[in-house]
Amino acid sequence: MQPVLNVEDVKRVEAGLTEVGVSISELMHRAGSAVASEVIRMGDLGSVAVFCGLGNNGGDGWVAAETLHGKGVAVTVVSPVDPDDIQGDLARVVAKSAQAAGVSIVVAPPRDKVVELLSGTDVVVDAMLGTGFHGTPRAPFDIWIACINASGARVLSVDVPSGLSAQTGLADGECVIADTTVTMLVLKPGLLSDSGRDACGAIIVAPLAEQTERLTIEADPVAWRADLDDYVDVLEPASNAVDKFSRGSVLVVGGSTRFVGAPMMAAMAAARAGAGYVTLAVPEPVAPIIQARMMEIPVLALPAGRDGTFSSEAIQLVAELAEKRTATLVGPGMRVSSGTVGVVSRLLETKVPLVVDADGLNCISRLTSNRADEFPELLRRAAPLVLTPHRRELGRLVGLEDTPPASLTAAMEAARRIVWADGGSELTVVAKGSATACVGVDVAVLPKPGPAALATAGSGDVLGGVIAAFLARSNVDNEDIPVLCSLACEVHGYAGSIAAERFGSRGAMARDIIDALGLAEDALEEQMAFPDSGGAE
Ligand SMILES: NC(=O)C1=CN([C@@H]2O[C@H](COP(=O)(O)OP(=O)(O)OC[C@H]3O[C@@H](n4cnc5c(N)ncnc54)[C@H](O)[C@@H]3O)[C@@H](O)[C@H]2O)[C@@H](O)CC1
Ligand SMILES: Nc1ncnc2c1ncn2[C@@H]1O[C@H](COP(=O)(O)OP(=O)(O)O)[C@@H](O)[C@H]1O
Ligand SMILES: [K+]
Repeated sequence: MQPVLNVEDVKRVEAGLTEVGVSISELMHRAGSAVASEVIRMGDLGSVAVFCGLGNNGGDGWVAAETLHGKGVAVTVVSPVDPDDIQGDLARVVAKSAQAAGVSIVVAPPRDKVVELLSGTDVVVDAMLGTGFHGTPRAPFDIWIACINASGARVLSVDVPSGLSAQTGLADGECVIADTTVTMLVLKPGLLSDSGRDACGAIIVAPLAEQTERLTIEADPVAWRADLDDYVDVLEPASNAVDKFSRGSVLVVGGSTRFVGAPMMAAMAAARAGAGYVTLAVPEPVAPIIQARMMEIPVLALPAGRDGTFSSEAIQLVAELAEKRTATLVGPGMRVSSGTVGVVSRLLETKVPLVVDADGLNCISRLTSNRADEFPELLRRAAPLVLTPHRRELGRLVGLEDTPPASLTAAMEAARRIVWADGGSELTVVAKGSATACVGVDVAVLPKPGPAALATAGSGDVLGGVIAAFLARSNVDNEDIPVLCSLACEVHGYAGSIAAERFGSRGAMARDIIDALGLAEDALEEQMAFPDSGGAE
C-alpha cells in the first residue's frame, strides 16, 4: 500500500529530512531535477514553458528550467516578477541561478503574450501554486491557468495542479488540468479525490530522499492507497471442494412497498459476487412481485405494517434468519419506521457479520438522534460490522446533516469519529463517494476509484451486496476488513468499467454493473496473478 499524508504532516517529513542533513534547498534541487527528468521522459520536446509562482513550488520550476536548459532543451520561464524581486530567499536564489545560466525569461506577460507563447509550446510545466495555495487563484495565475487549459500543450504539474487544494481535492476557481503530476515526497489526499481525480492525470511520486519512506510512516499517514497485491490473501483461494453453503450464504433484508428494486439489486449483486446461497427477506406485500422476478434467490415474506415496511413482528424473525447465514446486509429500500429501526437494532445484537446500508444507516441515525459517534455501545459487537454511507448518510450519522462532508478527508474524519468511538476492529465505515475510503480503527484504505458510470441509482445497493458476499466468502481477521471492503469497491468499480464499455459511460445502469461483477473479479484476480498484463482504466 502507498501512504497518503495530510499536507500539514508533509512538513514533518520535511523537518525530519532536514535533521538528517537534507536541507530544504537540497530538496528543491532534487524536486526540480525530478521534474526535469519526467519532462524529458515525455519526449517530443520542441519547446517547454515553465510557469513559475512566487513560493517554493515556483522554486522547483526554476530548478527544472535550469536543468532542462543545461540539457539543451528550449525552455522559457514565465514569472510574475523579475528573479531579483522574488520575496522568498530559496526561490529567489534558484531563479537568479537559472537567469545567470541563460534561461530565457518572460516577466509578467499580458494575456495575449501568454496565448502566443503557448501556441508554440509543446510541454507546459505548471509550477505556479503548490501546497501553500489557499482560496481562489489570484491574478496573474487565474489567467495563466485558463490559458494553459485552453492550449493544446501537454501539461506536467509540479506537486499538485495549480488551483487545486492538495488537501481537499477541491478547486474554488479553475485549476490546471494536467497530463502528469509529479508530486513531492508522498501522495496527498486531494490528488486522489474529488476534482483531483480529473486534474492530476498520471501521478508520479518523487520520494527525493531514501529516508522519506520511514519519515512518512512516522508522520502517521491519514490513509493508504491499496495496490492489487494487497488483495492477494484476502479471499479464499478457489477450490472445487465446495457446495453452495460453504461458498457463503447471504441474507439481504430490505424493501418496502415504496422501494422494491433496491433489495433485489443487492441480492443479485451478492449472488454475482460469489455468495453460494442468497436469500431475500422483504415485507410481505411486496414478496410476490419480487419472487416473480427472482429465479435463483428465494424470497421470504416478513410481517409488514400498513405503511408497507417491516412491522415489529418481523424483528425477531429477521434475527433468527440472520443467525443461520454467513453474512447479512440490511437496509436497501427499507425506509425508516419503528419496525425497520427495530430490525436494525436487533440485527446489530446478532453475532453474524453485518453490512448496514442506505435506510439501515438512516435507522441508526434515527436511533441515535444523528449522533452514532456518541452511542458507541449500539455499534459495538464481536462480529464484523460494515457501514456503507455516502456523504449525506455519513453526515446524518455524525451530526452534520446540514453540512455533509465535502471532501475525502472530511469524510474520513467523520468516519473516524464513529470507528474511534466504537474503538474495536470489528467496525469498518466505507465512506462512499467519487473517491471512497474504507475506514477501520487502525487504518483507512483507499481503493482505486471506479468510473463515474458508478454514479447511477442503485449502484450503492450493488456495492452493499458485494461487501456482504465478500464477508460471507472470507475468513480474514477483523483488522483486515477495511482491505476486504476496498477489494469489494475495486470489483464494483471494475464492473462499472465493463458496464460502461458495454452500454456506454452514460448509459450503464446498476443492473449492468451487477451483471459484470463476476467478470470483474476474474479480471482483477488475473491482474493480481500477472501484474504486468495491464488493466482497467
Ligand atoms: N514540502 C517539501 O518538503 C518540499 C516542497 N517543495 C515545493 O514547495 C511547495 C510549497 O511551497 P510554499 O509553501 O512556498 O507554497 P507554494 O509555492 O505552493 O505557494 C506559496 C505562494 O503562493 C501564493 N499564493 C497562495 N495562495 C494564493 C492564491 N490563492 N492566489 C495566488 N497566489 C497564492 C503565496 O502568496 C506564495 O507566494 C510544494 O508544493 C513543492 O512544490 C519542493 O521544493 C520540495 C520539497
Ligand atoms: N463519480 C464517481 N466516480 C466513481 N464512483 C462513484 C462516483 N459517484 C459515485 N460512485 C460510487 O457509486 C456508488 C454510489 O452509491 P450510493 O450513493 O449509495 O448510490 P445509490 O444510493 O443510488 O445506490 C458508491 O460506491 C460510490 O463510491
Ligand atoms: K503546481
